[in-house]
Amino acid sequence: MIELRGLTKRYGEKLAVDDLTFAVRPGIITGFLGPNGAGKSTTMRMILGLDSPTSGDVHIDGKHYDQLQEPLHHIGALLEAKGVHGGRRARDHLLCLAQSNGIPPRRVGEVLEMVGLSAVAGKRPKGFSLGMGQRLGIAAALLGDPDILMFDEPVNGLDPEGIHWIRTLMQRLASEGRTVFVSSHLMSEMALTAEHLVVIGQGKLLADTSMSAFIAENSHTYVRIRTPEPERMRDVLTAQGFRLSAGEGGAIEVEGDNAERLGELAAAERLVLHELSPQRASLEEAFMQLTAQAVEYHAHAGPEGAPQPAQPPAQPAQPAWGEEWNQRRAGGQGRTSEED
Ligand SMILES: Nc1ncnc2c1ncn2[C@@H]1O[C@H](COP(=O)(O)OP(=O)(O)OP(=O)(O)O)[C@@H](O)[C@H]1O
Repeated sequence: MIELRGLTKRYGEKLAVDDLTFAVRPGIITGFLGPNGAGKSTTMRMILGLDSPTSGDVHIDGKHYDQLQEPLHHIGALLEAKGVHGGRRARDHLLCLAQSNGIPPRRVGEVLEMVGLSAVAGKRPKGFSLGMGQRLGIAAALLGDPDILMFDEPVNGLDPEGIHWIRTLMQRLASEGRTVFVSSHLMSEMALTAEHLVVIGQGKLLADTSMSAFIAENSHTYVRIRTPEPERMRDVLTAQGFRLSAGEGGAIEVEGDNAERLGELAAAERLVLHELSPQRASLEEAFMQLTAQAVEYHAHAGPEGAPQPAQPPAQPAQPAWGEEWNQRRAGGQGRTSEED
């Protein structure tokens, strides 16, 4: 188990990690999500004692990293795939790590086998592809047979076969009862992998929830209606108890997936329809909505096209999970240009 309490990191003026409190539990994959620059890597570095917190605390199995005897037996991490001595043969790199952590040399052969690098054990990693580098980094993380594994953006730059391999490996590790904590800036990747989600934006905790709760709250369905008589349509729907909001370009968005019933109602009222289309907001969209105000740099549609610093959130208070997104829907606000 990893436990963070009020973990904070400031680099000069920059508050990279802002008062994070959450726990990462064993037996499941926990996704650590946030846009670029949200503070994921900084948090992971503090968990491993590679950066010291400005304030707050982090415990691994109840201890600080530097209090762990033989830490590789407790926690293994993949931070940077290319953080390997490129000139040392893969096997020798792992042997060195094993030796300095009291791990028997035979374990090196086992982990090379587990990650599928036995055939290139005698080769130097400087000639490795990105995927092979990731595998070697994972072999190092697995050396001490730790109960906790932490992977920072492990699928970045990998081909579909590599992505599938890492996903399967993480699922196996979690099913063995280990704690698996994996960062990503892609909701779509996490949706396929993680059972629990921790979301941060600009260093702040935005959500700590199960994936099933996230899906239940954010897989939002609605029916979009366009009609030349929107006011009459709204009156008819409101009288029938439907929940409405205003969509783009004068469309009406009706909560739920009752397209057939809506079509019948329109016909009964002799209302002309130009559109009647069921919609489902994707998890990726929900994630983007949640983190929109916490993205460090937005692509800017201005004439310069240069990235602009994001505006501070209008309401600095931490939003409840999915609240902002639901409020926008309920309040009928369209997307702002800042989010685009
Ligand atoms: N050593 C440092 N000195 C100054 N600022 C830093 C340092 N390390 C990180 N930062 C800043 O802290 C913020 C968080 O960075 P971090 O790398 O932790 O984010 P991240 O969520 O891992 O992003 P990414 O998905 O792009 O890897 C960023 O604004 C970054 O520029």
